[in-house]
Amino acid sequence: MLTIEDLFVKVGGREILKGINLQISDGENFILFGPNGSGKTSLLMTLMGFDGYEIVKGRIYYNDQDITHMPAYDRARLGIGMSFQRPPTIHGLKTRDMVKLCAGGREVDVDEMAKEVNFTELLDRDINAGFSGGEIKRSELLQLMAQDPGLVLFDEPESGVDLENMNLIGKVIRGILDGPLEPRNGISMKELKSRHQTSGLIITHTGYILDYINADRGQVLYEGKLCCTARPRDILDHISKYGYKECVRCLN
Ligand SMILES: Nc1ncnc2c1ncn2[C@@H]1O[C@H](COP(=O)(O)OP(=O)(O)OP(=O)(O)O)[C@@H](O)[C@H]1O
Repeated sequence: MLTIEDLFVKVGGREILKGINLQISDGENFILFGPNGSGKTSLLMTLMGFDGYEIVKGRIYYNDQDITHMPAYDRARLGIGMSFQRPPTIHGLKTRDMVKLCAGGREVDVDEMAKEVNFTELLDRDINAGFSGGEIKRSELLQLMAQDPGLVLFDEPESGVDLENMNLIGKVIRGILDGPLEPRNGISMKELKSRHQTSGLIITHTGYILDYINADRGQVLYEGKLCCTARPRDILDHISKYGYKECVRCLN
C-alpha cells in the first residue's frame, strides 16, 4: 500500500525529516506520535505532495507506483486523502460543491452523507468560513467520505473537538477506515471488511482516537527520525509516564 524509503525532506531550507522508512499495509491503521515540532505534519504534507516540502533524498511508493514527485492532485486521484489540522478557509466555494468535487465524478448523496456528520445546516456555507474547531473537523470528514480514499492521512483528528463531538467524529473515522459497522444489502461483515481495504496514517497527541479504531502498530517521530515501534496504547502509556525523553535513547 504505502512504502517510504530513506526519506529526507527540507522545509523552509531546514532539514526536517531525516531518513524515514515506513510501510503501511492494505487496511492497516498506523499511529504516529511525537513532540511538537518533530516533523509529523511535514511528513503528511510531503506524502500528500504539497509545495514547500522539498524531497532531497528517498522514495515514496503507493500501491507499487513511485509517487515521489507526483503532484498533489494526481495523488488525490490515485486515492490518497488528508484531513488537515488547520485547513484553509475558501471564500466563494460552498462546502456542498467541494464535497461533490471530492467525489471526482461519482454519484454521491451529499445531503445523506451530511446527516451522518451532523453537517446539514453548514453545507451551503463557504468552506471553513467562521467554522468552529468541531465544524472544521466534520467538514473535513464529509469531504473524505465523498472521496472514499484508499489511504487517509489524519493530522490530529481530535484537536479542537469537544468530548461529545469526539464520539461522533471517532465513529465516522472508524467508518471511513474500517468500512460499514453493520451488514448491508445482505453482505456479511466479513465480506464487507475484506472489500474495504482503506489504510490510515494518524497523528495523535491524546490518543482519544484509539478508542474508536483498530490500530496495532505505532511509532514516535522524534527530531525527524522514527523510533519506538510498539502497540499504540503502550506508546501512549509510556509517553504519559516518562515523556518523550526516552526516545532519545531508542535513537542512539
Ligand atoms: N513553511 C515552513 N517554513 C519553515 N519552517 C517550517 C515550515 N513548516 C514547518 N516548519 C518547521 O518544521 C518543524 C516541524 O513542523 P511540523 O509542523 O511538521 O511539526 P509537528 O510534529 O507536526 O508539530 P505539532 O505537534 O506541533 O503539530 C517545526 O520546527 C516548524 O517550525
